Amino acid sequence: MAVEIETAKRAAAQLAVKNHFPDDPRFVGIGSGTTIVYVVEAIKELGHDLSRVGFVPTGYQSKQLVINAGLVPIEFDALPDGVMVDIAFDGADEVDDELNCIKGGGACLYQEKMVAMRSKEFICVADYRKLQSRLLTKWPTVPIEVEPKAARQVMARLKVLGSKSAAGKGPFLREGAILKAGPIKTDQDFFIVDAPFPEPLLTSADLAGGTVANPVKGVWEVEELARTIKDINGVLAVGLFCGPTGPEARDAAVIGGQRPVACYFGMEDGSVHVRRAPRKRHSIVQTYPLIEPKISNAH
Ligand SMILES: O=C[C@H](O)[C@H](O)[C@H](O)COP(=O)(O)O
Repeated sequence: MAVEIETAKRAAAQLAVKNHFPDDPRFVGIGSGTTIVYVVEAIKELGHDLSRVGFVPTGYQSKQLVINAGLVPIEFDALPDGVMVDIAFDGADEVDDELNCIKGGGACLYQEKMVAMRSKEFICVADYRKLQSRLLTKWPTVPIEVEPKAARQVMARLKVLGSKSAAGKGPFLREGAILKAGPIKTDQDFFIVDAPFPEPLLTSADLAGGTVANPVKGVWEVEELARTIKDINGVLAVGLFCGPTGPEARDAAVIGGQRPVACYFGMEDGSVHVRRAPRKRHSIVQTYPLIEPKISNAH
């Protein structure tokens, strides 16, 4: 019999914490969403003295979670200069074979990326719905955190990058819940633009295998897409966590945040599937250059 989703999330969280929570950490990153709740629960269940550990939240919900658990929160900008977070745990909306992730489904994104990039190790915890071979298989869009005044121009640019679902729907502003008219706001008071693409995103292995990305048609490799979207004026963060992982991520000037070193998926049968990131990814062979649309000045 299939287990409940919540049971699957809890199982993944418990194993991830058991395998990765350091003996004597100074700082631990706590992400956002519904799965991270079980990570905090599992950390408490370890029974360690955590009074000297600073827990770095990735937003409002995450900070409340830390406080309610009786743990000590420390804001990201209060971390001592040059000191890394020992480990960060967070959820994801979809994870591919190389452990590139889509994040931001719950509108937390920018602070999650900052904490992941500042961490020696980033561990992802999720359930079987998130376990895919390529991104944008089941999860429909790439979430992008955008400065509100730039939202229209960002969406226009995304269309040029081929952002369109297979059914023809273009990028859109994420609307608020029932009681909120207009777009939702992030913890930074920014908007979320959701950008669909017509095909699942390619991995570096696809390109090394000879598959050619074709941005003109909206067919992209993950890291290339993350970099291209981040370059749009007004974009604060792209919900693609890609690029280097573990120690390599520390010194790199990374746009992608960092890939997790491992992702724990709670499965339908109650087991936990662990996917580990290949430390070295395939080098990217070829992508089509993006052809800019011609702007005519003719009247
Ligand atoms: O914006 C939200 C975050 O990126 C979450 O970590 C992600 O959406 C996964 O959330 P959940 O654990 O609720 O599926």
